[in-house]
Amino acid sequence: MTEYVTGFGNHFSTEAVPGALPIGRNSPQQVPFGLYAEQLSGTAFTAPRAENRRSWLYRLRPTANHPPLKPYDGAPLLRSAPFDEVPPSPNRLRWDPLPLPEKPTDFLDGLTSYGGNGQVGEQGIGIHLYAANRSMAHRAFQNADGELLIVPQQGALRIVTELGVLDVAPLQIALIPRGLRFRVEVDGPTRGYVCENYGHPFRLPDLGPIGSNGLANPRDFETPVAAFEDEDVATEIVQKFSGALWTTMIDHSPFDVVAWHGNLAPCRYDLTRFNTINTVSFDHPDPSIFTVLTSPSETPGTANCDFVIFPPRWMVAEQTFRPPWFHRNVMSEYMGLITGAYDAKAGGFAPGGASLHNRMSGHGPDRASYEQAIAADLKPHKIEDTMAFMFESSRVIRPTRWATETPLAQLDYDDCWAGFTKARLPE
Ligand SMILES: O=C(O)Cc1cc(O)ccc1O
Ligand SMILES: [Fe+2]
Repeated sequence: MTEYVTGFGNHFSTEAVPGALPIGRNSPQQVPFGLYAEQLSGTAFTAPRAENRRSWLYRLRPTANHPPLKPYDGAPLLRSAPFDEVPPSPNRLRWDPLPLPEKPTDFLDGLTSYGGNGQVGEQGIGIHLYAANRSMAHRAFQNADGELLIVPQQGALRIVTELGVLDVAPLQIALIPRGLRFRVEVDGPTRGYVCENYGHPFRLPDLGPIGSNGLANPRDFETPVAAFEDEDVATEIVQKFSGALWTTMIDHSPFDVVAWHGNLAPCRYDLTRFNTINTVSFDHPDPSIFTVLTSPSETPGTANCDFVIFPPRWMVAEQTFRPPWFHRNVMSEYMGLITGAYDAKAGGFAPGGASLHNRMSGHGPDRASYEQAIAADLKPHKIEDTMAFMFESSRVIRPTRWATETPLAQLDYDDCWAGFTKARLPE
C-alpha cells in the first residue's frame, strides 16, 4: 500500500531510508550514504516564490549517467503541437470510445493524440487518450514537453515515479510534473484521457467571492512518500523532447531516489471529493464554477487550460433552463466522459468517448435534452452516477489526422441539433 502526504504544492520532505535526507542544506559535500543530490526544477530558478516549483532528489546514481539518446519508433499515434497535419476544423466533432487494444500495448505505445494547440513545450496543450493492456516493464517515460494530467476512465493505474508510487483509479486523477520519470502498470484492459500541458503548471484556481474553502480543497491532493528500487537491471528510458520520442538504455532502475524534498512532486486527487458549488436560486452559472485545476496563460483570467468536471450534483434552479445553455465560446472545449451520462447530451456521448467544440462553434443541449428540459417539472433533482470533464483552452484545438479520419468520428454529430422548431412571435 502506498503512503501519501497531503496538500497541493506543499514543501514536502520524505525519506525511504532513515538518515538519507540531508538536513539544513541541499547539497552537502558528502550526501548521506554516498547518494547523489540532484535538483529537478519545474519553473525558472527566478520564478516568483509563489509560483516557484522545484525538488531535491537524493539517488543511487545521477540521472546524467546515460548513453546518447536515439530516435524511438513506438507510440505511432502520439502527436505534438503545432498539430498541422490537417487544417483546423470549425466543425463540431464527437468520437465513439477508443477501443481497447488487441495486441499487447503499454501506456506509452498506446497513446493516441486527438489534437492540441500552441507550441510544443512552451504553451498550449496536447490531448491524448491511452488504451493499454500491459504494464511498462523495465522502461520509463520522461516528458520534457509538459506536465501530464492523467484521467483514468477504465481500469486502475499504478504509476511508479522517481518520487514515489501513485495508485490512481477512475474518478481519480494524477498530475505528473514535466520531466519526472515514471512507468505505468495496469491490471488488464485500461483506458483514459491525458492532457499534456506545455504551459504553466496546473494550480488550484483562485476562489474569489467563494471564499477560502470549496471546489478542490488543497488537502485532498495526495503526494506519495519516497520509495525506490535498488535494481541493477537493463531499463529503457524513453524521452519526449520537442515533439519527438527518443530512447536510451541504462543498467539500473531510474526509480532509485531514496529521499527527496521540495514542492515539485506528482500527486493524485479524488474527483468525488470536489466540493461542487452551484446556484440555489436561478439560472445556469458558467462552468468555471467546476474548475478543478487551471494552467494560466499570460493573460489574467484566460486559461492556457482549465480542467473542469461535471460531478453528481443537485439541480434546484427555479424557473430556469437547467442543462448547459446554447452558446458560442471564445475558448475551445474538449470534453470526455468518465462514467454515466452528461446532462446536455441524451445520446451519443459515451464513457471513453470525446467531443470537441472549437472557438465560436455553436453548441449546447441536443434536441432531446432541450425538449426534456423545457418540459421538466422543476422540483429538486439530483444528477447522479456521472462524471464528465472538459479541457478548456484559450487556443483553438487542432485535431490530428487520426482524429479526423478515424471511423470513431461520428459523421452525423450535427444532426443532434437539427429540427428545432422555430420560435413563434405574436401575430
Ligand atoms: O458545452 C458544454 O457542454 C460544456 C459547458 C457546460 C456548461 O454547463 C456551460 C457551458 C459549457 O461550455
Ligand atoms: Fe460548451
